[in-house]
Amino acid sequence: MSKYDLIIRRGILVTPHDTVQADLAISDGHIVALEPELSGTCKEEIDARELLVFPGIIDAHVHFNEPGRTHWEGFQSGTRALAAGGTTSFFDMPLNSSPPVLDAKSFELKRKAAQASSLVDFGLWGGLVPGNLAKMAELAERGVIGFKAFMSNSGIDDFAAADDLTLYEGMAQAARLGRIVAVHAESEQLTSALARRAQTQGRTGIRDYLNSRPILAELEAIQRAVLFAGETGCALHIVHVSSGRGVSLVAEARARGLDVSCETCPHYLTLTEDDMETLGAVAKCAPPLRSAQEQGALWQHIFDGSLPMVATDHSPAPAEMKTDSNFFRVWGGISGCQSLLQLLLTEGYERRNLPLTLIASLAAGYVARRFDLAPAKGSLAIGADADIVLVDLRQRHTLQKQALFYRHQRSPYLGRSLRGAIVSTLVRGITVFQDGQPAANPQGKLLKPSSLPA
Ligand SMILES: NC(=O)NC(NC(N)=O)C(=O)[O-]
Ligand SMILES: [Zn+2]
Ligand SMILES: [Zn+2]
Repeated sequence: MSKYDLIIRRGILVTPHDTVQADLAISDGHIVALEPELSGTCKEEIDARELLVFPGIIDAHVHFNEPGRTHWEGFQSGTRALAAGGTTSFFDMPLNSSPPVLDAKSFELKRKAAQASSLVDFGLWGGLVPGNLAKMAELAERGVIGFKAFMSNSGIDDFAAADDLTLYEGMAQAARLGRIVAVHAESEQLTSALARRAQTQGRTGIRDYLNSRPILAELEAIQRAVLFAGETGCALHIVHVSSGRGVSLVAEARARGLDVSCETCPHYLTLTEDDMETLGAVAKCAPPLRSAQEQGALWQHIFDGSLPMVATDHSPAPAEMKTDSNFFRVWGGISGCQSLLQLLLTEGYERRNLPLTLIASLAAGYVARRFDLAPAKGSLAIGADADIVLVDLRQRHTLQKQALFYRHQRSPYLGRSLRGAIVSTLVRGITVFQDGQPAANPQGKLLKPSSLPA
């Protein structure tokens, strides 16, 4: 008879294909059995009757800002928030930390900081900026998820936007290294000219900011990035797409055979430009929030499969950077990494009948496949890492400030009624969050994509 470390009994398992009541056994940090009624013995058992057993969420886009700007967030506070929300892996963006991750040395600094304080597993994005092309190989060697470039101003002086030549040559190099390029796709020309004109004319309110970043700026940049990716044979990922037409451009490119994908964020799916006007700085982001109609188009793309992924773009900053009479000068970035799964359960499953299996794909399964971490990550399957979140769908609560584990307890979702309680979160079989509190010491591991150079 088999002997397991842990059996999770009678939960409703959210597998890639369906939801099914079964037992799940874990040994040595891996899922080793999935059966209606497991007969083996175990050191520990969890009764998960009436609970959902989800694959651990993978958040492909956060800014934890450590080292150097830990007072903005940091791996300890950031990963506590993730674990509280059911997220078991994240990919940290190369910018807002100081130094930004642009070479082997800065990669190692960040890897060490993350390893020391992270409750959950992590991947690291490297940066693609003017002047660091020669460093891309050493970053790939160390295991970056891919290379992140900004097509518009990043808001951070030490992370310059990639001009066309940098993007073109960087994509060619990324293709040689077998790594994906992710872009923040907004036209620098359009956004900076519109922002300058508005501010020169003294138009510095929230509406003025919104008008300075039209959907056209996103579409133009996506189109250019897609064109460059096609020319260079580079795999491309468009981060935080805010518009239905943006998603369509990516879907059309994929239909033509290009290796292109995109993500959107919970805020584009749950907040609108009207909310930005009432909430103010806490809801400022780039691209900005859009109309309710645009939000509807994003949901439609989620249902039809052309929008396969959701990531939070958690990008916090201290309070003083979130207050300015000139809205253009307010830090752009929304704090949301603790609420990803619950927002999808509330606005997706509950409100729109989004299947639980699709939620598991959007925020775990697809992410792991796209960034070459499957089959170890992303799904409840035999042999996979035992990254699991237990959710009680019978519960709901109003999001309160005190419940946030962020360094700065701010969120545009405060006061929202969220469906589902995160009962516990397991990373490789270890319970890292339980009863509303972190339940383990930091033990996060660096995740490296498995793909080899082409
Ligand atoms: N420097 C940032 O963190 N920027 C982020 N800020 C947003 N989206 O408002 C981003 O992902 O572009
Ligand atoms: Zn961005
Ligand atoms: Zn970002």
